[in-house]
Amino acid sequence: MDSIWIQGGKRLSGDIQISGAKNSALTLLPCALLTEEALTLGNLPRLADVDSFGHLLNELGVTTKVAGARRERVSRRMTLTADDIVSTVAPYDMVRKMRASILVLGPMLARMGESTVSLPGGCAIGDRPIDLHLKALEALGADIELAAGYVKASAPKGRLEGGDYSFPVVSVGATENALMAAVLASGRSQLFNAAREPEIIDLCNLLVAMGARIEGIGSGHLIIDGVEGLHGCDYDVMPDRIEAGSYACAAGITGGSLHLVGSRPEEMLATTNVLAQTGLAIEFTDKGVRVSAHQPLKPIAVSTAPFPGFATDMQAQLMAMLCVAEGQSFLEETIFENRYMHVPELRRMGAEIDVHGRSAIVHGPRPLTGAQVMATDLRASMSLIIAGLAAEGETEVLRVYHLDRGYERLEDKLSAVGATIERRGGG
Ligand SMILES: CC(=O)N[C@H]1[C@@H](OP(=O)(O)OP(=O)(O)OC[C@H]2O[C@@H](n3ccc(=O)[nH]c3=O)[C@H](O)[C@@H]2O)O[C@H](CO)[C@@H](O)[C@@H]1O
Ligand SMILES: C=C(OP(=O)(O)O)C(=O)O
Repeated sequence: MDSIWIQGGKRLSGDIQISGAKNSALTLLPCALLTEEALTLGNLPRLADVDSFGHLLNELGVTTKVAGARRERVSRRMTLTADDIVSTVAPYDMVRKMRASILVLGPMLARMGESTVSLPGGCAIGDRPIDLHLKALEALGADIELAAGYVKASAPKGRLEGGDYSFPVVSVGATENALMAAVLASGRSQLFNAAREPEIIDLCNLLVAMGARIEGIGSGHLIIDGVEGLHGCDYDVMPDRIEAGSYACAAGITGGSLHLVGSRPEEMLATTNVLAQTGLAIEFTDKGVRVSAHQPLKPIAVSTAPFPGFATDMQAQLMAMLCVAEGQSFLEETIFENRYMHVPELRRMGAEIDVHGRSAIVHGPRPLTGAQVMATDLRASMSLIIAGLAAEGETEVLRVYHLDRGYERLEDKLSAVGATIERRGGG
């Protein structure tokens, strides 16, 4: 298994091209199920999760054609055609590898009148139930049965009717499933307390481009008037605000300056506002966002929250950066119950961090030293990369497959801005 090796202590400087967003790609891909016509998605990041989603869709009968050489590890265009859906079952073997597989449930139910998807189960960062996905689909008229580890959803008259649902807590995935189901229902649906993440806006924009009728885009109240059918289109995945935020933390911890080319300032505000409080200089340019460290970092207090709050997907990377800030920082994780898996590994690199339930105190500044480390999830792994970039000596991050789920060409991008980093086989 590969590992990532870093010789720390290099100041990062230069441009980093931000890739298409993983979390957007994973909800745009299942939209192919909503139409017989071809859907072409551009700026798709070259990531393990995108490949896995493609394989899942292939299993259901969707053909996928990738433009350009398959070997190239860069963003690509994929044309997906679901003119002959051969199966409505997403098997356990695929769903367990990638939780986002649950996002085929809504669109397949809407198009085919039935859909059977393995229950995803928990994962490293928490229980992650799907009860809200199911309740929202029931509100649109679906019958739901749970048996043998699978959820079987069906539309009694072959087509969903539409309906209203108010989410008791904000859920990105449940909002996405409900949206993709409601667009083909026979009537009007309203979603209250819907997620407002930029990835939801990206999904709405694609659905509208396919012929859907959605009002309230960007708000927590979405009104969807179902249509008879959707058509294909050509659409580009939005830039990855979490990838951009992760590299911003890499600039901060190394005292460097990075221009995050292609990132969109308006989607980055939750992150850039927090980074500005640490003393980082933030500049919105015509190409993206430039983040520069001109002074020692200041400690801060931050809670994660649904958009427009500070994203849980940025918490681990921010924590790594705060290990070198001049004083005590306070973090609170409000979204997932077990999202501090990076803490024991950061401690092994010299960090001093106390965790009390959902709160963490980061005692800075502490000199970080290189070590062999591993993490059990994507963002935890990235926090170790960020710590390794500032640590004295060598860091080896094991279980690189977590990083490959969410960071396209990580080592190429970081070495191009001055890091000494490489991927090694057999780690
Ligand atoms: C592929 C993708 O886009 N993943 C993102 C998505 O995950 P995901 O869509 O799984 O996360 P949710 O927004 O649904 O989860 C938010 C909270 O709601 C809870 N919940 C969710 C659904 C449900 O049916 N019942 C329930 O209780 C979850 O356990 C969690 O505590 O949003 C998360 C929160 O921004 C991000 O960390 C993930 O990177
Ligand atoms: C938790 C994440 O992703 P997923 O929902 O795909 O596990 C993430 O991107 O940080």
